[in-house]
Amino acid sequence: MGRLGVLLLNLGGPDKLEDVRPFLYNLFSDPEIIRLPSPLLQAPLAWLISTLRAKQSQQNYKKIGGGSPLRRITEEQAQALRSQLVQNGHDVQVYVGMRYWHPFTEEAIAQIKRDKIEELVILPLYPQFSISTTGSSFRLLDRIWQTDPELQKIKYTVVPSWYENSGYLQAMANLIANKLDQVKDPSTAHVFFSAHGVPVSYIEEAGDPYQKEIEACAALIMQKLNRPNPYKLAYQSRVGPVEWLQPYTDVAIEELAAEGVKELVVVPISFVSEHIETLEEIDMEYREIAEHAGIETFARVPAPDTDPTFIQALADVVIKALSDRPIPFSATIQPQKNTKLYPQERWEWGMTPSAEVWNGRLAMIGFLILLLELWLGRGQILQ
Ligand SMILES: C=CC1=C(C)c2cc3[nH]c(cc4nc(cc5[nH]c(cc1n2)c(C)c5CCC(=O)O)C(CCC(=O)O)=C4C)c(C)c3C=C
Ligand SMILES: [Fe+2]
Repeated sequence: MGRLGVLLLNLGGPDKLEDVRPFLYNLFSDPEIIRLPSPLLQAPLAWLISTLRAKQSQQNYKKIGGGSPLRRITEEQAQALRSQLVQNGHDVQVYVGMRYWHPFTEEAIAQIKRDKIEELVILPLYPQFSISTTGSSFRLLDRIWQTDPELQKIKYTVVPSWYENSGYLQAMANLIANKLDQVKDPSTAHVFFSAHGVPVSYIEEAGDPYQKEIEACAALIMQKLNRPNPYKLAYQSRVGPVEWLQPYTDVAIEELAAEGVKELVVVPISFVSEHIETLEEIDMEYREIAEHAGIETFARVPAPDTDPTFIQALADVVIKALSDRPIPFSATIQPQKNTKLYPQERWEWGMTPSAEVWNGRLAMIGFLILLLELWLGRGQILQ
């Protein structure tokens, strides 16, 4: 075996308040996050949304200490995974590549080249696959790979998703069991999974397997937990005016409260580290909604972070990937393109195809302005 590396992928988060706007700009510049009919509109719209959103987002980051803990925790996970793999007999370097903030994926790749890594396992820190997270990072890496002959010499494999891994399910079940044992009535408390949402169009039009994987993951965790508690799955963090996966977390909490549920044990399942959507959105915003609705216990299960059972699970995923047949970027799910190609032709007067194209473009600009107004007018959770 040649020099071995593991590349951990994550989303990244602003380290300090000044980073919030450029971080949001990077995020909204990604067509996997906002898909526009023309790539030319991507940068101006990203600039506009990041500028409009930055202030509210900064206030949220202020509430959790002035920045995202994601980099620190991901680097701790990388350290812990390296130690675990070394202990299991694998001499390995572990790298962190973030999609929208430091250390960027490109920085990790540069280090991998400097270290002359010959075999690489690419492991996203998202247990379930979504085109907006793992898919986006894979597409970026695919582009980098295609233009770099040096990288093409590396024998690599990707892990598209790993929510079925038994050690991961066990780590989640243990964390939930610990929390359940602390509430007033451990046998009746409701286990409430809160997954990150995505727009419905990702599932229905782009073929994202995310919803299926999330539903299967929640059911598997409950099987491992092996307790009689009822459970519910809902989706948080919706952004903008389009329809996202339902039920929405805030609505589901209110419905359970109206049904007389008094104790909720809330489990974040789309990510494996504490970040703004656990520390601010769940712990502050949803807690307030729950208490207001009459929920008496709102206990949040911690993200796995560097939990030893979880780190061993990650090590097992890496070891399995090394012995399985390599999976290239091209074998993972690509969003199905529903791009409309417009006819391009010389200028003519009248209702020609090109006049229709321009009418369409002007209507699109008007529509985008309307969307932005709607966006600004509606009190969305993340705004
Ligand atoms: C606009 C669309 C977004 C989609 C689709 C989306 C999917 C998605 N995101 C995560 C995990 C994380 N998201 C984080 C931050 C974040 N995400 C969006 C938007 C979308 N996410 C925004 C605007 C932000 C910034 C936060 C804010 O403005 O308040 C983070 C980083 C959090 C941190 O600590 O900084 C993570 C992690 C998943 C898993 C997912 C789809 C499955
Ligand atoms: Fe997100």
